[in-house]
Amino acid sequence: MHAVEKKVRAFVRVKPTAQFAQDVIKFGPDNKSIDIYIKKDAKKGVVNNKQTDWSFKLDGVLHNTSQELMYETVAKKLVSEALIGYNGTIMCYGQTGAGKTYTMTGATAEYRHRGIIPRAVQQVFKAIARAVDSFITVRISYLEIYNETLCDLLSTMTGSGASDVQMAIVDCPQGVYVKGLSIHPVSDEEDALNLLFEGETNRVIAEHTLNKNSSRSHCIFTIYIESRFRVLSDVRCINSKINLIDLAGSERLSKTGSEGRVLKEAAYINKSLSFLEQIIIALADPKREHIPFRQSKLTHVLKDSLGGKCNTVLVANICGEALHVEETLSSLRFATRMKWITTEPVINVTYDSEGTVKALEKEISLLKQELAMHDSLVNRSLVTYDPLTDVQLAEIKSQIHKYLQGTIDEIEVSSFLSRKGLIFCFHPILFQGRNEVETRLRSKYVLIDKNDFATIAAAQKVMAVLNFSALQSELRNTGVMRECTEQRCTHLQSSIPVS
Ligand SMILES: Nc1ncnc2c1ncn2[C@@H]1O[C@H](COP(=O)(O)OP(=O)(O)OP(=O)(O)O)[C@@H](O)[C@H]1O
Repeated sequence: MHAVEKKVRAFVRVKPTAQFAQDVIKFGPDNKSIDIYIKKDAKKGVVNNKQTDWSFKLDGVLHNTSQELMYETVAKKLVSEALIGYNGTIMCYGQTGAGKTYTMTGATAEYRHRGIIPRAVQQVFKAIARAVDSFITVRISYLEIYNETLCDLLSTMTGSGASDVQMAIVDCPQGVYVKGLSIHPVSDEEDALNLLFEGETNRVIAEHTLNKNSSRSHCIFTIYIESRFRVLSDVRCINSKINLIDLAGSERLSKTGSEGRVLKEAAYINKSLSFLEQIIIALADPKREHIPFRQSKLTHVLKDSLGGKCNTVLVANICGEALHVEETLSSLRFATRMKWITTEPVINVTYDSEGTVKALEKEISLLKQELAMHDSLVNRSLVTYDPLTDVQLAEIKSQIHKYLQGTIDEIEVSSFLSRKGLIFCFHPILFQGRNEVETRLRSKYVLIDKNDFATIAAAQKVMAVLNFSALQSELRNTGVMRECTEQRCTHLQSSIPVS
């Protein structure tokens, strides 16, 4: 399928605050640009070359935006496209406490505060309820990358508890997948949300100065959609997945005051985010040939989403306070770089031959039942639509022989299958008869190929000579009509070809 290049779309979402730094952060009237202004630090001298102004252009700036409007702007189109076969990735990035989990999962206190994941699940199941010509199945997985270790947040749902399979990221022609990650079929929205809540309770969180419930890991909630359509006699199978990623927040250790386990986690988080940034820079550089996706678990898992055939959207979550302006600048730089990346989304379609056979068998059986009903309505109950038996074929052959011998005038055809059987048997019998006639003729006559002109001319010459001698003897024997016969002889003589 022909792919069209698409840019990654990047949005900025500002966490609401009473201390919004109006002098530092300015939004453009188009709701797509954001300017940052940092005053010169007088302590560092009047003359210093430090940059003070930055302008960033994005696909949208979400400021004081409800969860509903955020979803409409960021996710709705990507989810609709996933329903027709395009893979999609939405990723929340930003400093700790800036609102990534709020954007991705939402808050539980009020229904309207639900985030991208529950809304995407709802959109998918609403579309399934409306679908009339397809059979759609949905499955869910929830992966956590904690301290460079892959963890299955839904392993508790597999019955036997944690899976024994060693999880690993595997590259294959269809893309990247995580071997050993449990994937759960869900039949409705509630089923899917139960899995989300189960996964949420298994996530690693910790408290630090900037966030009471800080995520200490990167989490990927994946919705797998498989749609099967009947297209003429084929079963068209469309497989897509939506990766909804809540990245762990970047942390200034001086600000979070982390120590012990939380400090170690922060080191892993910052390292993996720094690898992610390197990948983004490399992808945005058209001269770069090798992109080191495998240098961390996060970048390896994101390989398809960043460099592949996928619709990708980034939400950079930022804080509005002047205190966090350095982190805000860093997140805006990251978002702008993401916008340089191009992907080539394609519909993931396959034709399922096993499914096709099954569907065709089902259809044939339905059609047979339908025909049997029609036949019984017109009193044709003897008609069968099963393949002809040997006995039926022998009966047809005997009828053909009788017809060719002239014993019967017509051959009875009671169904389409017996008509087919008739044609099937008639041809060999006809050819056999023709061969027999030819053999009989050859035993009596010399047959000349009608295109063999030299032999035909020679035969004509012999025939003419024979005719001439016959006439001469006629003349000799009868002596009557001599003149007329002589003329015929002269004419025949002149017509004999000279070899
Ligand atoms: N747009 C918003 N509107 C209202 N509350 C918000 C918004 N964004 C974030 N919050 C609140 O701010 C707090 C921190 O947000 P959240 O946990 O989502 O941050 P985070 O970026 O995921 O942090 P971390 O990286 O540490 O996990 C939460 O209590 C959350 O409810």
